[in-house]
Amino acid sequence: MPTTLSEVYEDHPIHLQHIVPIDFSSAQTLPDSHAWSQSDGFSSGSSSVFPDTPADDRLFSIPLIDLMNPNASDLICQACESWGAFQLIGHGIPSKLIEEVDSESRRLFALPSEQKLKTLRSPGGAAGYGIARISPFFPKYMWHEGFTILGSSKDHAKELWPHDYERFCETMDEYQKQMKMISHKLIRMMLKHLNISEEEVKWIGSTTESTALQLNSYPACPDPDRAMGLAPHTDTSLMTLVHQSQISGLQIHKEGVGWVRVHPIYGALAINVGDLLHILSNGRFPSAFHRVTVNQTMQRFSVAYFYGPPVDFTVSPLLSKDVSGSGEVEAPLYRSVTVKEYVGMKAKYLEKALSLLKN
Ligand SMILES: O=C(O)CCC(=O)C(=O)O
Ligand SMILES: [Fe+2]
Repeated sequence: MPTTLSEVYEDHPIHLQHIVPIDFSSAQTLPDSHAWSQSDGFSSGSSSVFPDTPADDRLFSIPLIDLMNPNASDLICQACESWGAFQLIGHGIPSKLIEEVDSESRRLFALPSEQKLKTLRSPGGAAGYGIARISPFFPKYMWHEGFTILGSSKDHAKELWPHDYERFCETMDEYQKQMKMISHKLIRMMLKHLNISEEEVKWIGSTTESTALQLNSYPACPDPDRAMGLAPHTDTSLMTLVHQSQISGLQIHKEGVGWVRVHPIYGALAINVGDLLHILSNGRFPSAFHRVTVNQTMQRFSVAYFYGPPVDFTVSPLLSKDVSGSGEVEAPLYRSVTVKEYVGMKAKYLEKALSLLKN
């Protein structure tokens, strides 16, 4: 029985032919394998002729919340209800650490392709260098390369820099520690808002929480209007904390509005609700559907921290306990599912997984 996230992924291997990123540095034109068209469910940049270009930034943007604001908790929960996402500042993470993570990530992706391929994720592996896990569900490849860290990055970092790996490992370890602390703060605020007692989610702060750190690189692209950085998806986790370099690309889909850009703000974290929190909140928090576009001149980097419960935790809608006193009890929208079962469903059905759990 798998007890860790990496063992769960071993049970759901990605098909071998899908797992090697191209050498972006030598691509002068967009290969057909990476050229998306409208029939692939795609539209990207501002010059796109397709109807779903991003909404006017002056009218719509995801909430920006300062964690030092005394009303932060209410604002965060409102944002989760209306957007499934928000940007967070005042979180206390030293900007030096954020800069170091950014610079170590750049150092990694700047390595020659054959060096990065030494840490290529195996088909059943979850950690290492590779393409997006969602790739097999789409007809075209994405203009993206990633590096996934589960816990320690030491083994892979030693392959990349045999004599100079410590700096990378220490930076990623410290960053994961900080991300976990913020995740705890946020999840506690959210559970309180949802009237869920900590008794029901005893794993918070335990060593068995499932977390992953994903470094993303989106190289400059010769034909950005026909390329896709990351295809539209929701994250499986409870929530994701993304730090993006100062180049836009991330967009979130809002019901009734369409795609909305998440503007990079220096030091801010873009936080989005994942599927498991959507289930836990009985649908009150939408799981943010998001995508990443690319541009012609600048490579974009982001670091995503996925935070979730232990893999054998059973997630079920934790319903408000008759707060109004009216005797009416909310009906659960989803059936219960263990984290590992859901990771497996997502690996098999992607976005359809959530609807398969509907009561
Ligand atoms: O690059 C980004 O801004 C978002 C990355 C993302 O959505 C992911 O890694 O799941
Ligand atoms: Fe994502």
